[in-house]
Amino acid sequence: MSLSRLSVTGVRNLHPVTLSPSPRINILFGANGSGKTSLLEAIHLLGMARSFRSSRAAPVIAHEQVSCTVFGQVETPSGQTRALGIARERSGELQIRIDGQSVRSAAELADALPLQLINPDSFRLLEGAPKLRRQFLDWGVFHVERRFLGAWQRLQQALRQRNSWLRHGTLDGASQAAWNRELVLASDEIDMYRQAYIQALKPAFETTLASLIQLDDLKLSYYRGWDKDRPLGEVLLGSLERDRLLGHTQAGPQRADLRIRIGQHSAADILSRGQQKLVVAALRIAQGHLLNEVKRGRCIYLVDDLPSELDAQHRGALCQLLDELECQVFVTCVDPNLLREGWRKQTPVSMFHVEHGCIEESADSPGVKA
Ligand SMILES: Nc1ncnc2c1ncn2[C@@H]1O[C@H](COP(=O)(O)OP(=O)(O)OP(=O)(O)O)[C@@H](O)[C@H]1O
Repeated sequence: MSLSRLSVTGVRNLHPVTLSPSPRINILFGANGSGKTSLLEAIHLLGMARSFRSSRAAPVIAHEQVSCTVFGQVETPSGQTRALGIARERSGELQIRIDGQSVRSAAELADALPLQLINPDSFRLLEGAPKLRRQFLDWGVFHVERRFLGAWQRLQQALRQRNSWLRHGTLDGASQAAWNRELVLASDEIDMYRQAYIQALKPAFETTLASLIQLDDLKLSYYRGWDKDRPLGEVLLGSLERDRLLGHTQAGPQRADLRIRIGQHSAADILSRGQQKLVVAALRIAQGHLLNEVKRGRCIYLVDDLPSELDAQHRGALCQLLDELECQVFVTCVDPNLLREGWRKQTPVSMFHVEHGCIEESADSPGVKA
Protein backbone atom coordinates (compact mmCIF):
# COMPACT_ATOMS: atom_id res chain seq x y z
CA MET A 1 0.00 0.00 0.00
CA SER A 2 1.36 3.43 -0.79
CA LEU A 3 0.02 6.93 -1.15
CA SER A 4 0.78 8.18 -4.64
CA ARG A 5 -1.05 11.46 -4.08
CA LEU A 6 -2.08 13.31 -0.97
CA SER A 7 -4.15 16.51 -0.66
CA VAL A 8 -4.62 18.24 2.66
CA THR A 9 -6.80 21.26 3.46
CA GLY A 10 -7.50 22.94 6.79
CA VAL A 11 -5.21 20.84 9.01
CA ARG A 12 -3.51 22.94 11.72
CA ASN A 13 -1.04 25.44 10.19
CA LEU A 14 -0.71 23.63 6.84
CA HIS A 15 -1.53 25.62 3.73
CA PRO A 16 -3.64 23.63 1.26
CA VAL A 17 -1.20 21.23 -0.32
CA THR A 18 -1.05 18.38 -2.83
CA LEU A 19 1.96 16.07 -2.76
CA SER A 20 3.17 13.15 -4.87
CA PRO A 21 5.17 11.18 -2.31
CA SER A 22 7.81 8.58 -3.09
CA PRO A 23 6.44 5.03 -2.84
CA ARG A 24 9.25 4.35 -0.37
CA ILE A 25 11.04 6.90 1.81
CA ASN A 26 9.74 10.43 2.35
CA ILE A 27 11.69 12.80 4.58
CA LEU A 28 9.89 15.90 5.86
CA PHE A 29 12.31 18.39 7.33
CA GLY A 30 11.94 21.88 8.73
CA ALA A 31 12.18 24.07 11.80
CA ASN A 32 10.21 23.50 14.99
CA GLY A 33 6.54 24.39 14.54
CA SER A 34 6.76 24.39 10.73
CA GLY A 35 4.05 21.71 10.26
CA LYS A 36 5.91 18.39 9.81
CA THR A 37 3.93 16.50 12.46
CA SER A 38 0.73 18.07 11.12
CA LEU A 39 1.30 16.33 7.79
CA LEU A 40 1.73 12.99 9.55
CA GLU A 41 -1.42 13.82 11.50
CA ALA A 42 -3.28 14.41 8.22
CA ILE A 43 -2.22 10.96 6.91
CA HIS A 44 -3.24 9.43 10.25
CA LEU A 45 -6.62 11.12 9.93
CA LEU A 46 -7.03 9.57 6.48
CA GLY A 47 -6.20 6.04 7.70
CA MET A 48 -7.67 6.03 11.20
CA ALA A 49 -10.35 8.77 11.07
CA ARG A 50 -8.72 10.37 14.09
CA SER A 51 -5.64 12.30 15.08
CA PHE A 52 -2.88 10.84 17.25
CA ARG A 53 -2.59 14.15 19.11
CA SER A 54 -6.17 14.91 20.04
CA SER A 55 -9.34 12.89 20.37
CA ARG A 56 -11.34 16.04 19.54
CA ALA A 57 -11.74 17.40 16.02
CA ALA A 58 -11.41 21.12 16.81
CA PRO A 59 -7.69 21.32 17.71
CA VAL A 60 -6.73 19.65 14.43
CA ILE A 61 -8.75 22.03 12.23
CA ALA A 62 -6.93 25.23 11.22
CA HIS A 63 -8.03 28.15 13.43
CA GLU A 64 -9.95 30.07 10.79
CA GLN A 65 -11.53 27.01 9.09
CA VAL A 66 -14.76 25.12 9.83
CA SER A 67 -13.51 21.76 8.60
CA CYS A 68 -10.48 19.89 7.37
CA THR A 69 -10.25 17.44 4.50
CA VAL A 70 -7.67 14.89 3.45
CA PHE A 71 -7.74 12.97 0.14
CA GLY A 72 -5.39 10.20 -0.79
CA GLN A 73 -4.80 8.10 -3.86
CA VAL A 74 -3.67 4.70 -2.68
CA GLU A 75 -1.83 2.13 -4.79
CA THR A 76 -2.53 -1.42 -3.62
CA PRO A 77 -0.03 -4.31 -3.94
CA SER A 78 -2.35 -5.91 -6.53
CA GLY A 79 -2.02 -2.85 -8.79
CA GLN A 80 -5.36 -1.19 -8.03
CA THR A 81 -5.73 2.53 -7.36
CA ARG A 82 -8.16 3.50 -4.62
CA ALA A 83 -9.46 6.93 -3.67
CA LEU A 84 -9.84 7.70 0.04
CA GLY A 85 -11.25 10.88 1.51
CA ILE A 86 -12.12 12.18 4.92
CA ALA A 87 -13.72 15.41 6.09
CA ARG A 88 -14.05 16.50 9.72
CA GLU A 89 -16.16 19.37 10.95
CA ARG A 90 -15.54 21.36 14.11
CA SER A 91 -18.76 19.83 15.48
CA GLY A 92 -17.04 16.43 15.27
CA GLU A 93 -19.09 15.33 12.25
CA LEU A 94 -17.15 12.92 10.11
CA GLN A 95 -17.52 11.93 6.46
CA ILE A 96 -15.55 9.07 4.97
CA ARG A 97 -15.48 8.18 1.29
CA ILE A 98 -13.80 5.23 -0.34
CA ASP A 99 -13.81 5.03 -4.14
CA GLY A 100 -16.60 7.59 -4.34
CA GLN A 101 -18.89 5.78 -1.86
CA SER A 102 -19.73 7.04 1.62
CA VAL A 103 -18.76 4.57 4.29
CA ARG A 104 -19.76 4.62 7.94
CA SER A 105 -17.11 2.52 9.58
CA ALA A 106 -13.55 3.68 10.26
CA ALA A 107 -12.57 -0.02 10.15
CA GLU A 108 -12.98 0.14 6.35
CA LEU A 109 -10.48 3.00 6.22
CA ALA A 110 -8.06 1.13 8.45
CA ASP A 111 -8.35 -1.85 6.13
CA ALA A 112 -7.70 0.29 3.05
CA LEU A 113 -4.78 2.23 4.55
CA PRO A 114 -2.97 0.32 7.32
CA LEU A 115 -0.74 2.72 9.27
CA GLN A 116 1.94 2.33 11.89
CA LEU A 117 2.97 5.31 13.97
CA ILE A 118 6.28 5.74 15.81
CA ASN A 119 6.39 9.09 17.56
CA PRO A 120 7.83 10.67 20.71
CA ASP A 121 4.77 9.42 22.64
CA SER A 122 5.51 5.83 21.64
CA PHE A 123 7.06 4.99 25.01
CA ARG A 124 3.47 4.97 26.34
CA LEU A 125 3.05 1.61 24.65
CA LEU A 126 5.43 0.27 27.30
CA GLU A 127 4.46 2.28 30.35
CA GLY A 128 0.87 3.31 29.63
CA ALA A 129 -2.41 1.55 30.36
CA PRO A 130 -3.03 -2.00 29.04
CA LYS A 131 -5.61 -0.51 26.66
CA LEU A 132 -2.78 0.87 24.50
CA ARG A 133 -1.13 -2.53 24.25
CA ARG A 134 -4.48 -4.17 23.47
CA GLN A 135 -4.97 -1.64 20.66
CA PHE A 136 -1.49 -2.47 19.37
CA LEU A 137 -2.21 -6.19 19.52
CA ASP A 138 -5.65 -5.87 17.96
CA TRP A 139 -4.32 -3.75 15.09
CA GLY A 140 -2.19 -6.74 14.13
CA VAL A 141 -4.92 -9.32 14.66
CA PHE A 142 -7.45 -7.21 12.72
CA HIS A 143 -5.15 -7.01 9.71
CA VAL A 144 -4.21 -10.69 9.56
CA GLU A 145 -7.46 -12.35 10.70
CA ARG A 146 -10.62 -11.28 8.86
CA ARG A 147 -12.93 -12.95 11.42
CA PHE A 148 -11.55 -10.89 14.30
CA LEU A 149 -13.70 -7.80 13.70
CA GLY A 150 -16.97 -9.76 13.83
CA ALA A 151 -15.95 -11.53 17.06
CA TRP A 152 -14.87 -8.22 18.58
CA GLN A 153 -18.23 -6.60 17.70
CA ARG A 154 -20.12 -9.56 19.24
CA LEU A 155 -17.99 -9.25 22.39
CA GLN A 156 -18.77 -5.52 22.71
CA GLN A 157 -22.50 -6.17 22.39
CA ALA A 158 -22.48 -9.04 24.90
CA LEU A 159 -20.44 -6.97 27.35
CA ARG A 160 -22.83 -4.02 27.05
CA GLN A 161 -25.79 -6.32 27.81
CA ARG A 162 -24.08 -8.02 30.75
CA ASN A 163 -22.86 -4.74 32.27
CA SER A 164 -26.32 -3.27 31.88
CA TRP A 165 -28.02 -6.13 33.80
CA LEU A 166 -25.22 -6.08 36.39
CA ARG A 167 -26.13 -2.46 37.10
CA HIS A 168 -29.90 -2.60 36.70
CA GLY A 169 -30.75 -6.29 37.27
CA THR A 170 -33.56 -6.13 34.72
CA LEU A 171 -32.90 -9.28 32.69
CA ASP A 172 -34.61 -12.65 33.21
CA GLY A 173 -32.47 -15.73 33.94
CA ALA A 174 -32.78 -17.26 30.44
CA SER A 175 -31.65 -14.03 28.74
CA GLN A 176 -28.76 -13.68 31.19
CA ALA A 177 -27.61 -17.19 30.35
CA ALA A 178 -27.88 -16.50 26.61
CA TRP A 179 -25.79 -13.31 26.86
CA ASN A 180 -23.24 -15.04 29.08
CA ARG A 181 -22.92 -17.80 26.50
CA GLU A 182 -22.42 -15.26 23.71
CA LEU A 183 -19.83 -13.44 25.83
CA VAL A 184 -17.87 -16.63 26.46
CA LEU A 185 -18.00 -17.72 22.79
CA ALA A 186 -16.83 -14.35 21.47
CA SER A 187 -14.14 -14.13 24.20
CA ASP A 188 -12.73 -17.57 23.40
CA GLU A 189 -12.65 -16.72 19.71
CA ILE A 190 -10.84 -13.42 20.30
CA ASP A 191 -8.39 -15.11 22.66
CA MET A 192 -7.66 -17.76 20.04
CA TYR A 193 -6.89 -15.14 17.36
CA ARG A 194 -4.76 -13.10 19.75
CA GLN A 195 -2.77 -16.15 20.86
CA ALA A 196 -2.11 -17.20 17.27
CA TYR A 197 -0.97 -13.68 16.47
CA ILE A 198 1.37 -13.47 19.47
CA GLN A 199 2.94 -16.78 18.45
CA ALA A 200 3.84 -15.27 15.09
CA LEU A 201 4.76 -11.86 16.53
CA LYS A 202 7.26 -13.11 19.10
CA PRO A 203 9.93 -14.46 16.70
CA ALA A 204 9.46 -11.53 14.29
CA PHE A 205 9.90 -9.13 17.22
CA GLU A 206 12.97 -10.92 18.58
CA THR A 207 14.72 -10.87 15.20
CA THR A 208 13.87 -7.20 14.63
CA LEU A 209 14.92 -6.18 18.12
CA ALA A 210 18.23 -8.03 17.82
CA SER A 211 19.15 -6.01 14.75
CA LEU A 212 18.39 -2.78 16.59
CA ILE A 213 19.72 -3.33 20.10
CA GLN A 214 21.04 -6.08 22.38
CA LEU A 215 18.42 -6.68 25.10
CA ASP A 216 18.57 -10.44 25.60
CA ASP A 217 16.38 -10.65 28.69
CA LEU A 218 13.47 -8.74 27.22
CA LYS A 219 10.39 -10.96 26.94
CA LEU A 220 6.88 -10.53 25.58
CA SER A 221 4.09 -12.38 27.30
CA TYR A 222 0.35 -12.38 26.80
CA TYR A 223 -2.28 -12.17 29.55
CA ARG A 224 -5.63 -13.13 28.11
CA GLY A 225 -7.71 -11.21 30.65
CA TRP A 226 -8.69 -14.08 32.92
CA ASP A 227 -7.11 -17.06 34.71
CA LYS A 228 -5.23 -19.16 32.17
CA ASP A 229 -6.30 -22.42 33.84
CA ARG A 230 -10.04 -21.79 34.13
CA PRO A 231 -12.74 -21.40 31.48
CA LEU A 232 -14.23 -17.90 31.31
CA GLY A 233 -17.75 -19.16 32.06
CA GLU A 234 -16.55 -20.49 35.42
CA VAL A 235 -14.62 -17.30 36.20
CA LEU A 236 -17.69 -15.16 35.41
CA LEU A 237 -19.86 -17.27 37.68
CA GLY A 238 -17.35 -16.93 40.52
CA SER A 239 -17.04 -13.17 40.18
CA LEU A 240 -20.77 -12.41 39.76
CA GLU A 241 -21.27 -10.79 43.16
CA ARG A 242 -18.19 -8.60 42.80
CA ASP A 243 -19.13 -7.68 39.22
CA ARG A 244 -22.56 -6.63 40.51
CA LEU A 245 -21.00 -4.44 43.19
CA LEU A 246 -18.66 -2.80 40.68
CA GLY A 247 -21.30 -2.60 37.95
CA HIS A 248 -19.11 -4.10 35.24
CA THR A 249 -17.51 -7.34 34.08
CA GLN A 250 -13.98 -7.65 35.37
CA ALA A 251 -12.68 -10.75 33.62
CA GLY A 252 -12.46 -11.25 29.87
CA PRO A 253 -10.56 -10.21 26.75
CA GLN A 254 -11.42 -6.57 27.50
CA ARG A 255 -8.76 -6.88 30.25
CA ALA A 256 -6.06 -8.59 28.17
CA ASP A 257 -2.51 -7.25 28.14
CA LEU A 258 0.75 -7.73 26.33
CA ARG A 259 3.42 -7.67 29.01
CA ILE A 260 6.89 -6.50 28.12
CA ARG A 261 9.35 -7.39 30.85
CA ILE A 262 13.04 -7.63 31.55
CA GLY A 263 13.52 -10.33 34.18
CA GLN A 264 11.10 -9.48 36.99
CA HIS A 265 10.70 -5.85 35.97
CA SER A 266 8.45 -4.01 33.58
CA ALA A 267 10.63 -2.87 30.64
CA ALA A 268 9.31 0.68 31.09
CA ASP A 269 10.85 0.87 34.59
CA ILE A 270 14.32 -0.07 33.41
CA LEU A 271 14.96 1.08 29.85
CA SER A 272 16.25 4.50 28.82
CA ARG A 273 14.10 6.65 26.54
CA GLY A 274 16.24 5.73 23.52
CA GLN A 275 16.00 2.03 24.36
CA GLN A 276 12.23 2.33 24.80
CA LYS A 277 11.95 3.96 21.40
CA LEU A 278 13.89 1.09 19.82
CA VAL A 279 11.75 -1.56 21.54
CA VAL A 280 8.55 0.14 20.36
CA ALA A 281 9.99 0.51 16.85
CA ALA A 282 10.88 -3.20 16.86
CA LEU A 283 7.32 -4.11 17.90
CA ARG A 284 5.81 -1.97 15.16
CA ILE A 285 8.26 -3.12 12.48
CA ALA A 286 7.62 -6.76 13.46
CA GLN A 287 3.90 -6.09 12.88
CA GLY A 288 4.76 -4.69 9.46
CA HIS A 289 6.61 -7.92 8.58
CA LEU A 290 3.63 -10.03 9.63
CA LEU A 291 1.32 -7.90 7.52
CA ASN A 292 3.64 -8.27 4.53
CA GLU A 293 3.50 -12.04 4.97
CA VAL A 294 -0.27 -12.33 4.70
CA LYS A 295 -0.11 -10.47 1.37
CA ARG A 296 -3.07 -8.29 2.15
CA GLY A 297 -0.96 -5.23 1.59
CA ARG A 298 1.82 -3.46 3.28
CA CYS A 299 1.37 -0.75 5.83
CA ILE A 300 2.63 2.80 5.75
CA TYR A 301 5.00 3.97 8.50
CA LEU A 302 4.74 7.42 10.03
CA VAL A 303 7.86 8.15 12.08
CA ASP A 304 7.78 11.51 13.82
CA ASP A 305 11.17 12.95 14.75
CA LEU A 306 13.09 9.80 13.87
CA PRO A 307 16.51 11.09 15.03
CA SER A 308 15.40 12.17 18.52
CA GLU A 309 16.80 10.11 21.43
CA LEU A 310 18.91 7.98 19.04
CA ASP A 311 22.68 8.00 18.49
CA ALA A 312 24.11 7.68 14.97
CA GLN A 313 24.46 3.90 15.14
CA HIS A 314 20.89 3.23 16.31
CA ARG A 315 19.51 5.85 13.93
CA GLY A 316 21.25 4.03 11.06
CA ALA A 317 19.96 0.64 12.24
CA LEU A 318 16.37 1.95 12.40
CA CYS A 319 16.61 3.49 8.91
CA GLN A 320 17.98 0.21 7.56
CA LEU A 321 15.10 -1.79 9.05
CA LEU A 322 12.52 0.63 7.67
CA ASP A 323 14.22 0.46 4.29
CA GLU A 324 14.26 -3.36 4.26
CA LEU A 325 10.53 -3.51 5.04
CA GLU A 326 9.88 -2.25 1.49
CA CYS A 327 7.02 -0.10 2.83
CA GLN A 328 6.20 3.53 2.24
CA VAL A 329 7.66 5.60 5.06
CA PHE A 330 7.14 9.22 6.09
CA VAL A 331 9.75 10.46 8.56
CA THR A 332 10.15 13.91 10.04
CA CYS A 333 13.26 15.61 11.35
CA VAL A 334 14.61 19.07 11.99
CA ASP A 335 18.05 18.50 10.45
CA PRO A 336 17.83 16.64 7.11
CA ASN A 337 21.57 15.90 7.17
CA LEU A 338 20.96 13.31 9.89
CA LEU A 339 18.79 11.26 7.51
CA ARG A 340 20.55 11.74 4.19
CA GLU A 341 22.60 8.57 4.65
CA GLY A 342 21.45 5.12 5.69
CA TRP A 343 19.15 4.25 2.77
CA ARG A 344 20.02 1.70 0.11
CA LYS A 345 21.19 3.12 -3.23
CA GLN A 346 18.20 1.75 -5.14
CA THR A 347 15.62 3.05 -2.65
CA PRO A 348 13.68 6.07 -3.92
CA VAL A 349 13.98 8.82 -1.33
CA SER A 350 12.08 12.11 -1.59
CA MET A 351 12.72 15.07 0.65
CA PHE A 352 10.16 17.75 1.44
CA HIS A 353 10.96 21.05 3.07
CA VAL A 354 8.26 22.26 5.45
CA GLU A 355 8.30 25.98 6.23
CA HIS A 356 5.54 27.99 7.95
CA GLY A 357 2.93 25.43 6.87
CA CYS A 358 4.09 25.29 3.22
CA ILE A 359 5.52 22.03 1.87
CA GLU A 360 7.80 21.87 -1.15
CA GLU A 361 9.70 18.94 -2.58
CA SER A 362 13.38 19.59 -2.17
CA ALA A 363 15.61 19.29 -5.24
CA ASP A 364 18.48 17.65 -3.36
CA SER A 365 16.75 14.36 -2.50
CA PRO A 366 19.27 11.52 -2.12
CA GLY A 367 18.93 8.09 -3.78
CA VAL A 368 17.53 7.74 -7.29
CA LYS A 369 15.95 11.17 -7.17
CA ALA A 370 19.29 12.89 -6.59
N1 LIG B 1 -5.59 24.41 14.89
C1 LIG B 1 -4.50 25.06 14.50
N2 LIG B 1 -4.58 26.03 13.55
C2 LIG B 1 -3.46 26.67 13.13
N3 LIG B 1 -2.24 26.42 13.58
C3 LIG B 1 -2.09 25.46 14.52
C4 LIG B 1 -3.21 24.73 15.03
N4 LIG B 1 -2.78 23.84 15.93
C5 LIG B 1 -1.45 24.01 16.01
N5 LIG B 1 -1.03 24.98 15.15
C6 LIG B 1 0.35 25.41 14.88
O1 LIG B 1 0.82 24.56 13.86
C7 LIG B 1 2.24 24.54 13.88
C8 LIG B 1 2.72 23.20 13.42
O2 LIG B 1 2.93 22.28 14.45
P1 LIG B 1 3.64 20.87 14.18
O3 LIG B 1 3.51 20.15 15.46
O4 LIG B 1 3.13 20.25 12.95
O5 LIG B 1 5.16 21.32 13.96
P2 LIG B 1 6.47 20.45 13.71
O6 LIG B 1 7.06 20.95 12.43
O7 LIG B 1 6.18 19.01 13.82
O8 LIG B 1 7.36 20.94 14.92
P3 LIG B 1 8.42 20.23 15.90
O9 LIG B 1 9.69 20.04 15.11
O10 LIG B 1 8.59 21.24 16.96
O11 LIG B 1 7.82 18.95 16.38
C9 LIG B 1 2.67 25.02 15.26
O12 LIG B 1 3.31 26.26 15.09
C10 LIG B 1 1.35 25.21 16.00
O13 LIG B 1 1.35 26.32 16.83
